[in-house]
Amino acid sequence: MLKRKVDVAIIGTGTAGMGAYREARKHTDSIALIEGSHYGTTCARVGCMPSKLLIAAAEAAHGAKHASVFGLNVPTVETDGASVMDRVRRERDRFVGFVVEDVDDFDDSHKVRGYARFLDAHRLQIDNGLEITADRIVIATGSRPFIPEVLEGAGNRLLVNDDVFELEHLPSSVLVVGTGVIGLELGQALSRLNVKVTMLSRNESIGGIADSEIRKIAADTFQSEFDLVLHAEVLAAKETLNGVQVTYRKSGGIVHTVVVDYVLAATGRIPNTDKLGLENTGIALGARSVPDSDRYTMQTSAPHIFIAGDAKNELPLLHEASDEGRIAGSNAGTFPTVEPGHRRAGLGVVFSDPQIASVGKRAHELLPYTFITGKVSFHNQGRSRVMAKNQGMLKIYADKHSGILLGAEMFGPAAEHIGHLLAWAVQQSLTVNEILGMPFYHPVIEEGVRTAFRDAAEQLKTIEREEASHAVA
Ligand SMILES: Cc1cc2nc3c(=O)[nH]c(=O)nc-3n(C[C@H](O)[C@H](O)[C@H](O)COP(=O)(O)OP(=O)(O)OC[C@H]3O[C@@H](n4cnc5c(N)ncnc54)[C@H](O)[C@@H]3O)c2cc1C
Ligand SMILES: NC(=O)c1ccc[n+]([C@@H]2O[C@H](COP(=O)([O-])OP(=O)(O)OC[C@H]3O[C@@H](n4cnc5c(N)ncnc54)[C@H](O)[C@@H]3O)[C@@H](O)[C@H]2O)c1
Repeated sequence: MLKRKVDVAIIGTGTAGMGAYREARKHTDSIALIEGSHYGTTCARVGCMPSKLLIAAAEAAHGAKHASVFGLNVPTVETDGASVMDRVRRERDRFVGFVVEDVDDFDDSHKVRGYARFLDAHRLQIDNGLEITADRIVIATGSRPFIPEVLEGAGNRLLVNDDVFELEHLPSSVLVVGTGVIGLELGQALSRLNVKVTMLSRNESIGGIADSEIRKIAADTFQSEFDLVLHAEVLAAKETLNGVQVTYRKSGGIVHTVVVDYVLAATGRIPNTDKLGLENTGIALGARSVPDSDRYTMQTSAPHIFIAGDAKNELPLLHEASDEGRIAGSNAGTFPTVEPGHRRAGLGVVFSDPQIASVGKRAHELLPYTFITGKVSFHNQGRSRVMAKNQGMLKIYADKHSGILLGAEMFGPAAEHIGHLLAWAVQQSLTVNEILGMPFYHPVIEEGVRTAFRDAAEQLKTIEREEASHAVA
């Protein structure tokens, strides 16, 4: 058996692992960067980038089909599915190519190909026969799709996100199970590309929206565009000669059967920590076999083992994986000296149309009665109406006494951009009045944002007046 000793072993060469490698490399030349599957990262290969490419095609089709609102007559919009998918793959491969080039630039002697498993807290068994003993270890193994057992009967007709981007042609019909981020993004895009989409949610959740009023607006909006069924439970899925037959129960007990080309499982992701042999390390494990870890140092309960990215199962987003990877790699490099890393205000964007953004803390994460909510509907917002994008709502949450912006939730136009502005304001601890003191151009969607802040400012004034009158009394 081949054996090797290194200062730092990094398990996984995705976004978090690559960030960890670059940082650890600044402190030592004794590194093993381990990858069991393809180089190129989940984000570029089967995640962020191909999904946004598919969505871009869908938005172009939707814009053309709905040009009549501006008095433009686009007679027919034909979707050439093979060309759509060809562009998705060509552009995706370009992005993957850049990542692979980065990995090519890493020192060959550091790269190890194979799946790693812990033998104990310092030893890793690689499935190519190599045994690595590492002084410090970073777990950056990402996540994989979760598939409920009931969907397995769909056999070859069962898709996960990875498979969607490999389709040569667009299917005629798809049943999407799960209305989280992936289900919503891919399902709406397929629907706009002429695929008959039925989307099932087992409850009321839509794209992770926490606020019930905003969630209702989103549900109504999506239901007006495609077949979105809330409170639906899949009872059976069976592959047939030409497709898959799915039986599901709606609220009220009504049972439906549909026959579709494919079922897309968009039912969440599992962190890749369950097959790592973590039980051999003695580290404390939480739910789903994910090691407990410090949000600022990435340290697990074993001080020399760090964890970053989707494997950490905290904030499964690209920019978080990147930050966490760099912090973990830096601390693995300098261990036993370990520093807390820089964490940013929370920001999540769902690239549906309208988009969804969540920023900082949302209402359910705040203590009741400590904050006020400013809100705006985009229905009559000037710029949004000009562009026929006047749907949705924004709520901002500010501390009742200091007026500091704590968070926000939005379903509406340009949420990817508004979300950034609000996240920057949260990170800077700006107050409602400080934000209102900033420039607002005319006519822009940000004027809608100002309406929500003005609403909050009025409430803050009332609270101030009431507190002053109580003090006098
Ligand atoms: C469809 C989809 C769309 C998305 N869109 C967005 C988006 O728009 N914006 C956003 O911010 N985020 C998005 N995400 C999330 C984002 O892609 C992830 O948060 C990010 O890629 C996680 O990076 P990571 O390094 O933790 O994992 P990965 O990039 O998955 O890297 C983990 C690596 O570890 C390897 N590995 C696993 N186990 C072992 C082992 N035992 N031994 C050796 N190697 C191992 C894997 O092969 C893999 O290469 C999306 C995800 C999906 C699925
Ligand atoms: N735009 C983005 O930033 C983006 C895009 C895609 C994915 N992501 C990341 O990937 C993560 C995973 O996305 P996701 O959509 O897979 O997960 P998710 O947690 O967002 O949604 C999973 C959905 O599946 C449902 N579900 C779970 N088990 C089920 C079952 N047995 N039967 C029926 N429904 C079930 C849940 O109720 C939920 O609606 C996200 O949390 C996000 O961090 C981000």
